[in-house]
Amino acid sequence: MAGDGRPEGAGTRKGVEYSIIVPTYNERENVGALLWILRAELAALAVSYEVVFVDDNSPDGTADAVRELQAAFGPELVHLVSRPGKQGLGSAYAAGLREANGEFVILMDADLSHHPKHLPAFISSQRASNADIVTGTRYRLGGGVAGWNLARKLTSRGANILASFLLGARTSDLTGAYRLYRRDVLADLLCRTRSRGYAFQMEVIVRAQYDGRRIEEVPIVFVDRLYGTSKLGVGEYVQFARGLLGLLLEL
Ligand SMILES: Nc1nc2c(ncn2[C@@H]2O[C@H](COP(=O)(O)OP(=O)(O)O[C@H]3O[C@H](CO)[C@@H](O)[C@H](O)[C@@H]3O)[C@@H](O)[C@H]2O)c(=O)[nH]1
Ligand SMILES: [Mg+2]
Repeated sequence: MAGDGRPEGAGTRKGVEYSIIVPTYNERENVGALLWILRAELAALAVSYEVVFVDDNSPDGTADAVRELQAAFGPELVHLVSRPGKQGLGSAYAAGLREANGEFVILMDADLSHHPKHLPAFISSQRASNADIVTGTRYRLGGGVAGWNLARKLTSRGANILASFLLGARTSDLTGAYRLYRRDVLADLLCRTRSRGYAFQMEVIVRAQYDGRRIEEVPIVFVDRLYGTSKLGVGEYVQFARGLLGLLLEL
């Protein structure tokens, strides 16, 4: 594997600034709307970009919906990485990175909880600061969460407070997944990250801080999905606890 996450000898498409990697599992109703809104938001910025969907053989036929988008908008804009079964978020990002051509990589959810309207802020923050990572935060002024019940709000806030305290993290939203990375920085972090599921977000940002990477934050409002259901299950809580313990012992 090359140092930037591409397989050795793989071709590159020159001139792509941003690869937007979107993991999908049962997101058939969401992928089309996401792509339309993304295109509208990015048109005004005049940046070059591509969208890489990483689908884990979703039973609802998400991959077919992405193929239709590919046929409509072209394979240079819409990429599909199709995996045989559900393998978790962390490895989905790694698979997306191998397909990505951009100098920067943006990770976002498919269900519009990560609204593309925030993308200009991510891009301008990176340009202004030359940051290695720009991470969306729900827990700074201007950020927030809409549509979650109290239990989910408390779990998310509690997990963040606990992990920040134990790990000495400076980032205000450790579990948020809406982020922009310099491509080689994400490739390097992915090589060393052990968590496969949702705990991935915390592990990556804490490792980046310990590496001395420059991290900026932009406030985002996370709006719960309209279509489909969250894939967050009990197993993810166990993995989060395991990931936290592993980092505590190691760092
Ligand atoms: N390919 C693939 N995609 C997956 C998998 N699990 C989830 N996804 C995709 O990952 C995205 C996030 O999944 P959701 O199920 O919508 O997550 P959530 O409960 O809304 O949680 C979000 O917020 C958390 C912070 O509170 C984040 O930690 C989490 O990563 C996510 O952004 C969606 O696009 C979903 O289809 C998987 O195993 N494989
Ligand atoms: Mg979601």
